[in-house]
Amino acid sequence: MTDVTPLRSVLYMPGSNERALEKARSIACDGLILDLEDSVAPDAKTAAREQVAAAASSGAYGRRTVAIRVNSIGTEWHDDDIVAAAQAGPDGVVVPKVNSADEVRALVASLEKAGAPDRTRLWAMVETPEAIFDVREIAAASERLAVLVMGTNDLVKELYAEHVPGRAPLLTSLSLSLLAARAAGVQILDGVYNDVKDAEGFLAECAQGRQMGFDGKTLIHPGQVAPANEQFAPSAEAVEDARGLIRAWEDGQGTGVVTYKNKMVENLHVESAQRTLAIHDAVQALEA
Ligand SMILES: CC(C)(COP(=O)(O)OP(=O)(O)OC[C@H]1O[C@@H](n2cnc3c(N)ncnc32)[C@H](O)[C@@H]1OP(=O)(O)O)[C@@H](O)C(=O)NCCC(=O)NCCSC(=O)C[C@H](O)C(=O)O
Ligand SMILES: [Mg+2]
Repeated sequence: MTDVTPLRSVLYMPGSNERALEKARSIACDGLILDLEDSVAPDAKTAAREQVAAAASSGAYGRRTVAIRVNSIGTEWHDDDIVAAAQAGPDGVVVPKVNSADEVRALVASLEKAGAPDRTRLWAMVETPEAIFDVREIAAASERLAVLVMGTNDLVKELYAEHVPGRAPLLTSLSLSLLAARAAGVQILDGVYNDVKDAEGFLAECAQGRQMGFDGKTLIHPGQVAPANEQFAPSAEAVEDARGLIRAWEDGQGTGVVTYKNKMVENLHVESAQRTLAIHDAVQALEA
């Protein structure tokens, strides 16, 4: 079964913003991405790198999964970012614009050379046409790769597409990436929703991501955390149904066809119900 570490809500914050790094200690998100890439201006990159490395290794974020997003391969900041991130030892190092399995293997080698502890996993961003064509190989390229992260802003830009409700222009890329993540047994996070004031649109996009199978959503504002947590956790009804379905299956063993609420139950439905309960238990443990 895919890892059930809850990553319902994973909040980006600019690595140069001291106030945001401080505030994140009290935000109820499952994960944080301390950003050194797009949200940090070139002349603030070096100071942000030091600030982010100190924050990630401080232990100040408690139960939250902490990741550092470095600048992409080939930029002037990438190599120093990788060394600083590896030495800070966060849960994840997020690398933007990963385009191939060879890049994944080279990134893993760089992290290991820089002394990254075993707990520090690679999170690869899928946000270019090249990555979409190679996403199956990317997802399976290394045991150290634990999460795919959709970069939907970059994808829209690269495709010359538009941000529209329902995300029709992105559905092929989202679906192929999901298939790759599931085939490789890694987690996958949906992209960000840019309009921080549009609660209705955000909820609709969370629901779409959850229905497609994403483990959670990347976020840009604290106001998006609570709705994402709710949308990506099994509802009370789903938990009750999972328990009922498993009971019906156990009670019906040896009787031939089993049904629950008038619907056929087979072993595969039991496995899905067990997964729902495993996610529910993990969320409960996190929130305890
Ligand atoms: C989008 C924002 C610029 C909005 O900022 P602001 O107008 O300051 O918001 P508020 O006034 O409503 O903020 C209220 C308080 O919350 C704190 N805050 C805001 N955002 C964050 C955050 N992300 N993390 C932690 N804390 C946050 C403010 O400091 C306020 O606190 P207080 O002073 O106590 O009232 C802003 O939200 C923002 O910068 N968001 C993150 C942007 C970012 O990281 N972008 C890069 C990642 S997204 C990306 O790159 C996608 C991908 O690569 C792709 O291709 O799609
Ligand atoms: Mg991007």
